[in-house]
Amino acid sequence: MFQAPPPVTAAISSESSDGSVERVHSAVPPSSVLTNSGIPNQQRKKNDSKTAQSLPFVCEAIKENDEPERKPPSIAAKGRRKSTVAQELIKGNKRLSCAIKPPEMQTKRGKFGEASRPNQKFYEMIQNFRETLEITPISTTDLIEAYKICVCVRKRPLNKQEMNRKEIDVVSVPGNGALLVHEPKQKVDLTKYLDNQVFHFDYSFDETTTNDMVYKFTAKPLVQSIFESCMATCFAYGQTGSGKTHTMGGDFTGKQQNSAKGIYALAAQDVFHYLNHRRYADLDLSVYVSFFEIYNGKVYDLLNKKAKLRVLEDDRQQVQVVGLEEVYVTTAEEVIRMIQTGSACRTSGQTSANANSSRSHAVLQIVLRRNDRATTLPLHGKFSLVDLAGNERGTDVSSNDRSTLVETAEINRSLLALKECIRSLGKNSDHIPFRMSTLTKVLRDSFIGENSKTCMIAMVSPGMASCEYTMNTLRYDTNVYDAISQVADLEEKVYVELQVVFLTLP
Ligand SMILES: Nc1ncnc2c1ncn2[C@@H]1O[C@H](COP(=O)(O)OP(=O)(O)OP(=O)(O)O)[C@@H](O)[C@H]1O
Repeated sequence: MFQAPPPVTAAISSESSDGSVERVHSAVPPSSVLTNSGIPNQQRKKNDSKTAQSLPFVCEAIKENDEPERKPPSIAAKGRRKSTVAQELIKGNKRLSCAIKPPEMQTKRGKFGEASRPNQKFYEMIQNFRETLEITPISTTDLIEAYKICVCVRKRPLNKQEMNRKEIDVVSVPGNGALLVHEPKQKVDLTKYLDNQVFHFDYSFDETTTNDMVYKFTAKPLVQSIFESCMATCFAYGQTGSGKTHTMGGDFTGKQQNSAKGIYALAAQDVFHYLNHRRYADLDLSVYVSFFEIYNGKVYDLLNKKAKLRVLEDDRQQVQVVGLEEVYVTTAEEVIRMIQTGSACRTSGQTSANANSSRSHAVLQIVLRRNDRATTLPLHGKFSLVDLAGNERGTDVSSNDRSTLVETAEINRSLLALKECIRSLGKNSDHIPFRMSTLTKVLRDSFIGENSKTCMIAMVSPGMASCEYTMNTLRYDTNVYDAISQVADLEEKVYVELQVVFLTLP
């Protein structure tokens, strides 16, 4: 639960100097902050149907120039007098003298001990706000819910380039499924303020969370479900560079990826764990793996030198990817080797101007088939793990290049189709619009029928420069989450009303 934030003032609707109209923020009393943040994520119930809550945090008028106040150089700095303290230190302890600069040589530091940076004021405002937050990070002992559709968010740490640019971190994860974006804004009179928006999901993971932990709460519960004949799907969604491949494919050490540390590999390990479990031994199942990429609506086999494949639908509405390699595997190590082969194939031949991996969706499928005498072994369960194309690619319409525009349209179409399919699944709708894109066509099994389970992990970059994309990612995730929550709320309401009817019956 949050503690009361600093004084909150209404940000008044105003037209800024460039003509754009600022959003109107009503003053949100601190009590509403408490209410919204304290909702247990286990029950997908919200007091307010609005997931993102705007909390304008307005600082006193801060002028355009946010450089910290500079004092005139001291006499010592001008070289007339030297501090004897520094000399004493140098004489007394050579090692210490390397670590402690004399005061006149020390870099001017902000309130929080950091060297001053661009947007120092926003940085300080965010730090001040964070001090008011009560943080309850997710822990291994937290309850893992069995959701039909689970929607969560993961924040990655600032990377080296962002740190070198002294970018400020505008995302806070207080826990309990909540995430805050502190959007830096400026009023027409140049007053700087933060538009603090709160989002709620089933789980929120901060920058210190490991892949193991993310896996435990998201994909792990789905692995067991495929042994119970479910079609499970786990999506990694987000902006390029937000950590989708890190989460799904494994941690990077420099450019080297450790494929054993991603959700793909962790899921494969658990599949073999369950396969050998006495509970499922009688099912007599075999495990198969396929790995493919969807780029511009075309499917390429990552386990067969990127062979181009066709997607066909038979008269029983079964969608087939014709010629897709489905490799029989007996150990998790074999799967990890295939992930490495497929990932290398995915990125081979790329240049920075043609980074297909961020413009394509990668799909790893772990398929359980019942051993049978038939030529095609019957399907028992399937887990599709999808590393989606960078979502900013779907909004970038600035290019004049025809192929980029086609790419953009295709990514847009597939991400929209995916959202619609998950929402329809959440509403138990009879109509699932899976034909809207190749991605949803090949994942048709995941959206049809009672036995579908889905997990969406939205990745966000913490830097201020990514703020707009972060908000887009969170809005998409929220759209999916809200649709499901409304269904959950409705089901609960119907249940309560039925109980009331039964209780009042004579
Ligand atoms: N949670 C994290 N902890 C530490 N480093 C991370 C984390 N998430 C991502 N990174 C690092 O950020 C960089 C970009 O991550 P990654 O390649 O996974 O992004 P992406 O979303 O898959 O991008 P693209 O869409 O271009 O494929 C990598 O160097 C990765 O190691």
